[in-house]
Amino acid sequence: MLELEGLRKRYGDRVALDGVTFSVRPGELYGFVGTNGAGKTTTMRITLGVLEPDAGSVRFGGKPVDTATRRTFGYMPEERGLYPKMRVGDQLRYLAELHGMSRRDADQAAKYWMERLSVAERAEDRVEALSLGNQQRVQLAAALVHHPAVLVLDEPFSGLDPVGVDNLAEVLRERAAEGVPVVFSSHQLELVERLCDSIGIIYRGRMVATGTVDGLRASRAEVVLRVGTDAAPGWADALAGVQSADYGATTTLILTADADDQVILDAARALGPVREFTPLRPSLAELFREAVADHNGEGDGDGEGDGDAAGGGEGGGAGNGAGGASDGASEAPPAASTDKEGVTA
Ligand SMILES: Nc1ncnc2c1ncn2[C@@H]1O[C@H](COP(=O)(O)OP(=O)(O)OP(=O)(O)O)[C@@H](O)[C@H]1O
Repeated sequence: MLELEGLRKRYGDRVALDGVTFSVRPGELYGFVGTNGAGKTTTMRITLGVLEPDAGSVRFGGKPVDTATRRTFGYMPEERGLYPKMRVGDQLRYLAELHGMSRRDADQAAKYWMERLSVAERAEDRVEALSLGNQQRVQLAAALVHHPAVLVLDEPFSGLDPVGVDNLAEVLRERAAEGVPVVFSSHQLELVERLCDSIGIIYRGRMVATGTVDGLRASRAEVVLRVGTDAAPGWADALAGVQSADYGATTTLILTADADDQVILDAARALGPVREFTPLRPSLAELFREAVADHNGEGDGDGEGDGDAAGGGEGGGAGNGAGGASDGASEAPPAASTDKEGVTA
């Protein structure tokens, strides 16, 4: 398990992290979302030891993370750190060797990941000659090539075409199915909702929600219900648990979380046929907006990063909830050898 506890970080006067705590279990795909400037990159840099926290700790397997442990992590930094003049294949082999793999294993792993991420035909090209999307694929290969025990990816999906997005989603599911804790940041909330087992929402350096999407839905103070009935407007006004009602072509009811929807169904049926009776499940985008709105005005108010979170995802309707582990059909990548001393990257 990867555990982040009480992380605090200031840049001068600016509080970037104000007690960030969350954990990612083995095999869990954790989506880390937040407004611009909320603290995602800072959190990830601290996790990888690129940045020192002012307070708090990062543990893996119950122990504080040290340099040797971090060498087993796979990290895709936001600033993308490839050598532009180096050829793709050489670069991946080199990075794998830096992480302690033998030359043979490094070569095998580089080939495997170039194939998997569809850049094999660019193996002999210099990184700078690749399109941005293909550079991104190479950067992902670089994070994956040493068979990491933990994956921390800063916006890994940004800049990928839809095929690349599907490809990467499958890879992340596979890594998680192998027992790797995977955490990635993204502004693509529909994708996060589809892919992730758990989600953390950060706002102004604080975690404002964390859990499964269904858990976040269940913790809401209200439930929205759509009822298709020809009953006269006002039919639901006096029912227990109805906070408000909108009588259009169908009736939309806002209920308290503890309202008994069967009582409402009985009341509607007593007035005539019920064509539709649908609890509306808020999308992650809606949950996100609510969580941020609930905490707006808190914190030190540095004025950055309000309300510009990801778009995407219309609410209502049937969300498909958290994704599960993949069926993991593809063959496993080569593992890092443990018999060779490596050099810290
Ligand atoms: N090197 C730095 N010096 C000063 N302030 C910084 C530095 N890096 C980050 N910050 C500030 O810290 C806060 C958190 O930034 P961070 O990059 O972690 O956010 P983020 O959630 O990754 O944002 P985005 O979604 O825009 O990438 C912001 O207010 C940012 O301006």
